[in-house]
Amino acid sequence: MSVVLEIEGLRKTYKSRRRGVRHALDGFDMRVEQGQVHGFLGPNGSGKTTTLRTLLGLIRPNGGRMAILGQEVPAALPAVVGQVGAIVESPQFFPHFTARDTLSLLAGAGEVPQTRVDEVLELVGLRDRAGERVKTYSLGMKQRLAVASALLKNPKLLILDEPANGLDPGGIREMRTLTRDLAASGMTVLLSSHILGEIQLICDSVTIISLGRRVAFGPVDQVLAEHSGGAVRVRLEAVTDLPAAADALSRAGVAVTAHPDHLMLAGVEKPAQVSRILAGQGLYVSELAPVTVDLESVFLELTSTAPVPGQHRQVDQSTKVGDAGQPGAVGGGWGA
Ligand SMILES: Nc1ncnc2c1ncn2[C@@H]1O[C@H](COP(=O)(O)OP(=O)(O)OP(=O)(O)O)[C@@H](O)[C@H]1O
Repeated sequence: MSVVLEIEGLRKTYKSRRRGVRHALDGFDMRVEQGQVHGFLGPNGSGKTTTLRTLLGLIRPNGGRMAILGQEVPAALPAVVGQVGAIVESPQFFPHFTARDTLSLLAGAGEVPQTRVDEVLELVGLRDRAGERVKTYSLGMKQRLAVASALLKNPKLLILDEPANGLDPGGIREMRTLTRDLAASGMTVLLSSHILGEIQLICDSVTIISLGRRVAFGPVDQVLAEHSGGAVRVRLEAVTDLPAAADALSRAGVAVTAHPDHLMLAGVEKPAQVSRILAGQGLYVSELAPVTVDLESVFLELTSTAPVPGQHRQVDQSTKVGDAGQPGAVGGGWGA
């Protein structure tokens, strides 16, 4: 499978007199393969927008390398930009224009044949409303128009920053179907979103960024499996045998948490070993199930952004350097 996007050791530092030095990207890596829907996840202030803007040549990095479709950027950006469609910040459209006029204008400016306008309207499901003014559109319709504008060039790589922002569940589902259809047609989609359930449903692979560094990457199933911690749920034929089972497993070095009708084990590499230990004590297992984690728990664990009762987490405290007041602060976060 060919690599469409490659980022290695990317660094970006912002300096300001008031806020000091801020390492927005601190040796960030990313790799996206062709035809994949790749999720780009990170808490507020972790460096997602900086990465995307740097990739598109809107910001100059301080170090590292990037390649799109095998060509080094920003040097080769003029050569590859025609193959990249991106919605990085909510695009503004003329409210009095219709969707068709809007796309026609953009097609003209981008030297795209006008026949492509109806093709993209069809693709994003706006064909029947294309003659209406944009100011009468719902948020979901405006998002579709934004995607349509990014599709005009028939890009090989489509970058969507928070495409589901503000959409209702129906709109989110439609955006999901559209994204999957585009990937099925061979397009590679890089998708940043805070809706983790959505990313888990839609993406083949993910990169998780925290404090300007990659903290996890790979196929979604693999990332989930790697962070499940070998958790296993065990039920026995007789509930009354649970204390004896907990005892036997603890003696064998397994971490056990007892529940009224089952045991939870952690760090189990080979579940078959559990049944062997128990059978050796005359205890018979009725269920031995690996427990899968979801992307949200993996994200919260890796980015240290799980809410802590009684604490208001501040955004990206630890990305500041040279701030004597907060030398060891950790974690990006949710607070303002
Ligand atoms: N122009 C700028 N000047 C100074 N600091 C900046 C600038 N742009 C971004 N930053 C800082 O760089 C860090 C990364 O910001 P960035 O916008 O890339 O994060 P993000 O992951 O996109 O966040 P969000 O999910 O909230 O959009 C933050 O600490 C932010 O305050």
